[in-house]
Amino acid sequence: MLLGIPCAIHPDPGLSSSASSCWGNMMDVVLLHGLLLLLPLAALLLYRYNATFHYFCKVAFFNCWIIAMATLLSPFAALRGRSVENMKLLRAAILPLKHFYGIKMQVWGLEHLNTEELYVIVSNHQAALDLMGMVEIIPDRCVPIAKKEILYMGTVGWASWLSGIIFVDRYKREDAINVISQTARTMQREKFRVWIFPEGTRNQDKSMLPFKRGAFHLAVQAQVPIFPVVFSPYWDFFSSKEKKFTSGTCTIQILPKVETQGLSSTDVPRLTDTVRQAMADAFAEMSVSCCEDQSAEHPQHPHCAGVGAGAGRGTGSPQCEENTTGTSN
Ligand SMILES: CCCCCCCCCCCCCCCC(=O)SCCNC(=O)CCNC(=O)[C@H](O)C(C)(C)COP(=O)(O)OP(=O)(O)OC[C@H]1O[C@@H](n2cnc3c(N)ncnc32)[C@H](O)[C@@H]1OP(=O)(O)O
Ligand SMILES: CCCCCCCC/C=C\CCCCCCCC(=O)OC[C@@H](O)COP(=O)(O)O
Repeated sequence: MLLGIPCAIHPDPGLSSSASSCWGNMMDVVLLHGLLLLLPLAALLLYRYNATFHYFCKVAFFNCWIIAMATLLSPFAALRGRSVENMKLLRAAILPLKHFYGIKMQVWGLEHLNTEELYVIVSNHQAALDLMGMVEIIPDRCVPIAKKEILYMGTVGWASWLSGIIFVDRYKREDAINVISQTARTMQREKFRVWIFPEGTRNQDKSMLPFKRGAFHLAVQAQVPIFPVVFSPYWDFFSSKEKKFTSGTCTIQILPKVETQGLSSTDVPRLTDTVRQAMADAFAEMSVSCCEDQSAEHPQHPHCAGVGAGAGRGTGSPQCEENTTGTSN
């Protein structure tokens, strides 16, 4: 008897037609089991040897983790109501992800953020993976400004809203400006900090996009300093274009604060340019270190051509190290 199918193990030429159909059924079951065993093996082999499959598995895992954590945490966050304190839950839920991916985080200049004052953080935005870097350094009582579309991503939207994340509609400038002006007033009253990606969209090019001005208007209106934060290029471990996702090192550099005391809206264009230039310089310097590592493995890596021209590796500049932490997922 095999899986409830009563029949002989060996076919007998003298058996009736019902016995031979029983043999056929048994073979089907054996084949099905064989296939079911082969499928995970094939998936495992594909994951190991096919970079594109590997990439999609890792991205799917990232999204599933975020959705699962948002679903799990939303009820707890709801108990507290909409509060910036709920950001601690999101932070704790995202922190372990780097271990699954074998991504080592190096943080430079964290001491700059160790201050009681309120401020605006601006950083470059390469991919959703930035969440892993954000949670490494995001201070208490700090909320990101995000595109409104995230609000409609089911439990991810609920968790974001409950954590006080501020949403802007990038396609309605007046509305977005109003949200930012209101944020400038409430951040002083309710004592929270704000994190903005001034590029306004994800960008994995070798230079940063032009900066939107909202973050700088916000800092000037609230009369709080700006902390520029630069994530090193992900080229050596992540590229959505090349469908590459391996382990690697991400360096996060927190630059010294830029004061806005006494500035007015007429100073915003100059302020934006100054901050962008400082970030672009740091990014170029980090690109050089990453490309030096890259060129050992892939001498013709497209991103490395012309990157950081003139930017040497200054004293104390971050260096990309071989990842040694975490396990590859
Ligand atoms: C474990 C469970 C996890 C679950 C939970 C996980 C998910 C958790 C997600 C969190 C993670 C977040 C990560 C999200 C990341 C993004 O969503 S990135 C996309 C959203 N962010 C942004 O868009 C950046 C902010 N955008 C801005 O600041 C833009 O300036 C604005 C306000 C949208 C306007 O956009 P724009 O019109 O395209 O751009 P811009 O050229 O800056 O401004 C035009 C004019 O308006 C003026 N202006 C702009 N702003 C102002 C202002 N505030 N006041 C006066 N004038 C202004 C400018 O000065 C400019 O005028 P001129 O100088 O040319 O005369
Ligand atoms: C009922 C609907 C259910 C929908 C479920 C959707 C599930 C979404 C799955 C995973 C969500 C992970 C979201 C992480 C958000 C990370 C922030 C981010 O990177 O947003 C991109 C945004 O900065 C810029 O967007 P664009 O580059 O302009 O585009």
